[in-house]
Amino acid sequence: MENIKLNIEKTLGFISKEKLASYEPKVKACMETLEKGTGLGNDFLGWLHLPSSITQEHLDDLKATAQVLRENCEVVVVAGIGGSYLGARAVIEAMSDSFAWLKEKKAGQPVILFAGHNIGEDYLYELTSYLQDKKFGIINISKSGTTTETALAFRLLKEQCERQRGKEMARKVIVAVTDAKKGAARTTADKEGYKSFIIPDNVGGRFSVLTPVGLLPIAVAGFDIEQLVNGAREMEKVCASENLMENPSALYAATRNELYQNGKKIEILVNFQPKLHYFMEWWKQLFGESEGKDHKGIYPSSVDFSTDLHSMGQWIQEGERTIYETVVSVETPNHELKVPTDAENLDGLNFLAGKRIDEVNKMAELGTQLAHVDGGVPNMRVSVPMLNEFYLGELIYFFEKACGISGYLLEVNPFNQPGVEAYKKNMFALLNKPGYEAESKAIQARLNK
Ligand SMILES: O=P(O)(O)OC[C@H]1O[C@H](O)[C@H](O)[C@@H](O)[C@@H]1O
Repeated sequence: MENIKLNIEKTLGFISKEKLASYEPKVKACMETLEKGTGLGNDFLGWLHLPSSITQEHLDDLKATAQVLRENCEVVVVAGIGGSYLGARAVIEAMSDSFAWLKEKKAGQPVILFAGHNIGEDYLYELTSYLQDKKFGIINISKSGTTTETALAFRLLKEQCERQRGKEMARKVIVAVTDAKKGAARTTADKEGYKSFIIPDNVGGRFSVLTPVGLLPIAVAGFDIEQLVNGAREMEKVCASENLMENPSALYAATRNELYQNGKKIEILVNFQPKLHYFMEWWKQLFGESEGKDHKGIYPSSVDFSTDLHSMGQWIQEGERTIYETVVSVETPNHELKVPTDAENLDGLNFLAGKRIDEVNKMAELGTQLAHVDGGVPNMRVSVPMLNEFYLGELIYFFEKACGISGYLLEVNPFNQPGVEAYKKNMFALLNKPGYEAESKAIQARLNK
């Protein structure tokens, strides 16, 4: 089976191949630091060999739990935010029929909804209203067990689930994925007797999609977590190579860092497959939260093409030349649809008649690549043979390994996120949270100056 492939040819007009080759010893050192656990953030390296360490027993436990939810729920709400949400949604959206949610509900195939990823009163009102006549379950996901957004949503949903389905059934269809020992989610799970899964201490949120954080919701959605893990295992092997040109993660990490050193401060991750939108969102957290430190780091952004060529295309073609693009390209669609002939041909498209729609998409991709490179935008391309669980697993590990190497090349700690605490402290102070009396007084004085 072929693997995903990285092509950096369209960056070599902007950076030199020799300079890139000179990264090899540095990248090798970064990989050794990861392997030996001697670098910054070395408490959070559990993701590095997670794929190869996942046991069949663990997968069977996840699938059995998923089956309980599938058999007893019309809807399963996944409560989580950041790393406790994005990986599951990325894979589920990539694998789902774009209109599944409109199609006839099938027994044993619950609708998957998300909550706890915002503080939207209307969102939560509309969700709880929708659930009023539904047999629903909850997967409550939080590594810390204390994240406000998730806890707020879970407080609403737990009460509604117990009220609508009774305590006993609620106990059966609420599953917690959280810390082994600490946090409110763990306390509640143990007190209520929920089935629970542990998020390993040494796996940070944005690297946790291959723990039960992602695997349980993906299994409940009906997708093949064994194949997802197999893809990640394959890429774990491929990305162990010390040969820069044979290790796609290392080459991607080196190329993006050399581009950054040459003034390309913003990476735009691009898809031409709309199902990958949330995969882009997962990638943004992975790299943004890992590298945006010490006033350094490539800013991760994303676009859905060709859609956003009609909104962001102008900026990318002619704006400030501080950007580069990384295109994730799915080689073959899962379905076939051809352009029909039209007798009147008023739209002038009969020249496309009989061609696959994806042939048009691929020419849009190639035309865009040529135009943007001509316009001064370096371009990398990650080709994915097809959209399935195996290749999504490869993509996940490819980017995770690259992120670890890239963060060390940038000389930051890729595995902490101290910056996310500032807004929380202010929010708690403004809400007069108990224990924040001094902060509340100070922030009010500041606001009333
Ligand atoms: O899983 P949790 O502890 O609820 O954290 C959820 C998210 O919120 C935190 O503030 C961090 O930004 C993320 O790295 C994390 O994934």
